[in-house]
Amino acid sequence: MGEERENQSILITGESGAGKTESTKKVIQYLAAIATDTHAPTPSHSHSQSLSSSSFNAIMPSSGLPRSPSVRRHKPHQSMSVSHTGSHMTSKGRLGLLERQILQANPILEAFGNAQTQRNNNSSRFGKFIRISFAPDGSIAGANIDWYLLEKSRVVVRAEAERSFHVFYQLLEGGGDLKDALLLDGGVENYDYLNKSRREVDGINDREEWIALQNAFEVMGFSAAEQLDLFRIVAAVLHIGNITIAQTRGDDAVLPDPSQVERVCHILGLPVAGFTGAILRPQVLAGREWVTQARTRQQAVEELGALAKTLYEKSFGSLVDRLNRALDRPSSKANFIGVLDIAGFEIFEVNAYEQLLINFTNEKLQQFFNHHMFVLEQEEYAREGIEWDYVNFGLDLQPTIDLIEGSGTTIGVLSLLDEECIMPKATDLTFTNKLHNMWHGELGSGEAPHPGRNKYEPLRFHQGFVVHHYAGKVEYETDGWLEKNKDPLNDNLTRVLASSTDRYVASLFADFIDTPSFASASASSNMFGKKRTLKKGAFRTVAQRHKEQLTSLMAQLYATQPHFVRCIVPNPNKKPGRVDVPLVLDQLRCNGVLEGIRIARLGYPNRLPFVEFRQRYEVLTPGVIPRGYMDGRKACLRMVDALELDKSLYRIGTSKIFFKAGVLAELEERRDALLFDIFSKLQAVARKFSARRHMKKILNRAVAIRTIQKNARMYTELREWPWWQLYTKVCLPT
Ligand SMILES: Nc1ncnc2c1ncn2[C@@H]1O[C@H](COP(=O)(O)OP(=O)(O)OP(=O)(O)O)[C@@H](O)[C@H]1O
Repeated sequence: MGEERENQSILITGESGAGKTESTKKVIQYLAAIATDTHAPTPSHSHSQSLSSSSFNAIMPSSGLPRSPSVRRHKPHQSMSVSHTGSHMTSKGRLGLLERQILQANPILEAFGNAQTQRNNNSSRFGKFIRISFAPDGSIAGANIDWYLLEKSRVVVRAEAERSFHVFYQLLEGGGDLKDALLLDGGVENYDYLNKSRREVDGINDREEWIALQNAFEVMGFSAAEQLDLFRIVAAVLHIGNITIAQTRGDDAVLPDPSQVERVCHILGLPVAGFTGAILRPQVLAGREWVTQARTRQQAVEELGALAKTLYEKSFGSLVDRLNRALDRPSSKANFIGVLDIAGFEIFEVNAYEQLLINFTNEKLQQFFNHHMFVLEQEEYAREGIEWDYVNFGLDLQPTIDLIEGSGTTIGVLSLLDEECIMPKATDLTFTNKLHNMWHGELGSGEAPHPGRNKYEPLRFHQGFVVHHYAGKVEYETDGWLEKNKDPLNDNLTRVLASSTDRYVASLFADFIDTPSFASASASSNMFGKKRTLKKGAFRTVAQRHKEQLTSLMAQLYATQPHFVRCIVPNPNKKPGRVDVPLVLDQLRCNGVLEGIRIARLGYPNRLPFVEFRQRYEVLTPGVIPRGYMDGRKACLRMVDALELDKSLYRIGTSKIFFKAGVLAELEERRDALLFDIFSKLQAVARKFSARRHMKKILNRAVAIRTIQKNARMYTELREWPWWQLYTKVCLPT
């Protein structure tokens, strides 16, 4: 970026637990450490280097992204130092405030967005794209975080061996007086949303994590009131989980313990009657009449679950907005480096709507990868004037993307789902059948088949369909898709929340404030009944929101110079030093690396600018290039002739020389062998020299010893000679 003044992106993908988040942290830590800091007043920073290639080589940062101390203690490979005030040291000294804030945004994001799962004790349950902007002088000029697909359902349920988001446990362990203010009593065991699954994780100390979180808030400049707002939502979610709902004989939901609801209302600033009414007896529109509809126990429980999830997600969104405000600086921004940490391809036994969205995202990212690796690659051949027949590698993923997203007149899975969400009486089954008809049914006469049809199959024994993704066939079961896509919250409830006396809670639901006083007749259409009268942005489906976010992400990525990091999980047991070969191979196949290698072998994957080629390999062709100036291309031609390389193994462009896979490796080996030879000769001469010197020393010593011995002998003989004795007595001083 420093050299070419071009925005860069680093796409880090891989399965859960493969190391994406750790790699992201290393990247950010590195950038924070090497960037020139113009913000910090400390003198050590005035000597920091600017972002140039030399500085990349010159500095190895010794600081690390903050992770909670408890986790850190178990990870000797992390070499960071964090003081209790949250400051960070690099090899150059103290980091500037902005750099520290960029690093400290992480523990906050991890507390609210990470959780322990079976595959990873600190699994990110959301995707993120972190952009770090740089000023023209190479200093960090700000940062921004975009987030994707928070797994909010985890707040309510999860697998028995997993935990909810870390912050719940941290608050209950370390909250102290704050817990009293939030009416929290006791520990994890007292809260229904937490006590049905795992409570503790080896190697994670929630109390220490809480302290790290507090430090991070301090560095980020969160006021006590802002922190209270965030924890209020966390506590409210726990209280919502504890609301008991019973049912009358007539199947109507009732609240046997009003104090539970009062607690929630107190914390969220809501009127108890309004809240209770919205949960138990919301007003719905039946024809033209507004009627009060009693809810069953099950419906009320689901409503509370939906409320907890929405509250948490909205609060997470507002937290990221707040972090972004802290990381934004009005300084001039020249370029950015973006780091994308997003869940990789998922193929489970039962794949649901969430998997479709994740896999769709990955399909798009893979398309981007293919475009970069194969399309742009061939364009470079053309630019360099290399003879090359353009090959269509058959890696166009557009048909699958169209199948899922839809394009132009094509209706994809997601667009059909959106349509079904506004259809009265639509169900998951009607949606699935329409999908089968559209992508697997008979074609009209003269209708050209969409290439995406080859990527689609109905599911045989369940309600669902199969998509042939680039990484493999995935079976999706469509149960509950309509509800998941609508992500509904009854508008009686949203109105109550939007008019909360608490400013923070009201702001989270501000989009709903204009909602007119209506509710639709059925739960399934309650969001769409009067769509036009609603404020924009309030009622977009999950698919719409995700598509918009993804489009914006892809636009940003296409405008950057991308770099790909593929993280591979070595074994499924979180054990060090073990490699499960089939598992690794499977991942390499899924992420397109194997295909990439196959294709790279067909083309000319290695290239070097003429100057570099000459500099590195001239040693193999001594005397071939005459002294003085010679055109780079000509010099390369002479060198490859002298190296006796087969013509099919290389191509010479206008500024670079291209090689088939393996050729450069062989040249490198030849160079190594030659250098080995040269160096062993050099070593031999050096050894001969030092051995001779050593020998000479030994010989000299032998001569010296003999001389000493001779003198000693002479002395002992002389000592007894009377004339000598007389001489010493007369001539030597006493
Ligand atoms: N380079 C590494 N060397 C050793 N261990 C690592 C490395 N990278 C990650 N790990 C270990 O793997 C764990 C999981 O890593 P990480 O959280 O980065 O995975 P992830 O791919 O982001 O997973 P998820 O998608 O679940 O968030 C880490 O907590 C750490 O213990």
